Amino acid sequence: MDRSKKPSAIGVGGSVPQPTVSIKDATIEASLPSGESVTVYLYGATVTSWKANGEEQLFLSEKALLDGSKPIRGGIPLVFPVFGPPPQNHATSTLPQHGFARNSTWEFLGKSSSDSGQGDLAVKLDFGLNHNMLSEDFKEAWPYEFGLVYSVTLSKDGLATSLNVTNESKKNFDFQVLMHTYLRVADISEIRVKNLESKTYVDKVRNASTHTESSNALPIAEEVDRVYQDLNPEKPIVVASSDDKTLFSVTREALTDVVVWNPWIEKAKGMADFSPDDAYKNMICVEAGSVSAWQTLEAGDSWEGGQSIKSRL
Ligand SMILES: O=P(O)(O)OC[C@H]1O[C@@H](O)[C@H](O)[C@@H](O)[C@@H]1O
Repeated sequence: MDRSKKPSAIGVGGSVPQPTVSIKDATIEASLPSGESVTVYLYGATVTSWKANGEEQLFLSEKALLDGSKPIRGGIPLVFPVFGPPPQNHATSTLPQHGFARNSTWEFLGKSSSDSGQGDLAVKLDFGLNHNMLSEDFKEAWPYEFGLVYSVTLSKDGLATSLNVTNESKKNFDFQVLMHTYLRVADISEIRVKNLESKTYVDKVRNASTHTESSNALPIAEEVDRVYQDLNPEKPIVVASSDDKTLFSVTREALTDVVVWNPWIEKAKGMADFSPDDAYKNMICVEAGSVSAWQTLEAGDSWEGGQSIKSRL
């Protein structure tokens, strides 16, 4: 791809305003005439910015490394094919934490726009990654032929991300996947996470012990790192203000787990790329995924899953 080319507009608009998409410095930016915008780095196909209602919706650390030397701290890093530290004696064992998708350089496959006819424009950006594009180390660590297509769709209504995984090798492979979304909040003490009540979760802060959620509106007042399982993807996970206004609503497709993560004071300080130290107050990760078991994909088969985020409903 010629990354030196000047930003270009898409769509044959006539007098009807169209989405614009520009490519600069290995980032793709799209915006809608109504003002919403999204920025995606080819490194990790990481969404680093989503603006809606005139405001940034995602948290990005001030010290996030954007030069491809480390996964980007903030936005929406994509976790594939393993969540967390890989287990021993598994096909993913020698991969880094959270796999290789967030630290590989993807290609931009193109853009398309749609209009519901009600003036609801949307623009979709597609990104691709396959075995041949991986570093030699990653190729060796996960020697399967695969194709990933990651689609980022911006509309006035929200942001949707979806991943299509194809097994292009002659043997089955297992994978986990997660959209590690850092939502921006004004004050962590003022938010609640809803629609988790009665769900089973693994508490990674407490020796991976298993619990049942008792709160119908979970406050975040300490380090939280929980994998909620077996959720109905259509029931939104809602981040609400303490006076119960919806700040974000996340629905999913084929992703039945949700990780809720906030590093809190000490862990935030311990991450070199997390800044400022007290920025843990301005983020909550609500991570839609399929991570509590493995998806087994047979040779030639495809799988697709995704999330749709709406803000300030
Ligand atoms: O520092 P990383 O590799 O980006 O991971 C951040 C966090 O990602 C979350 O998804 C995990 O549940 C946490 O355990 C982890 O600390």
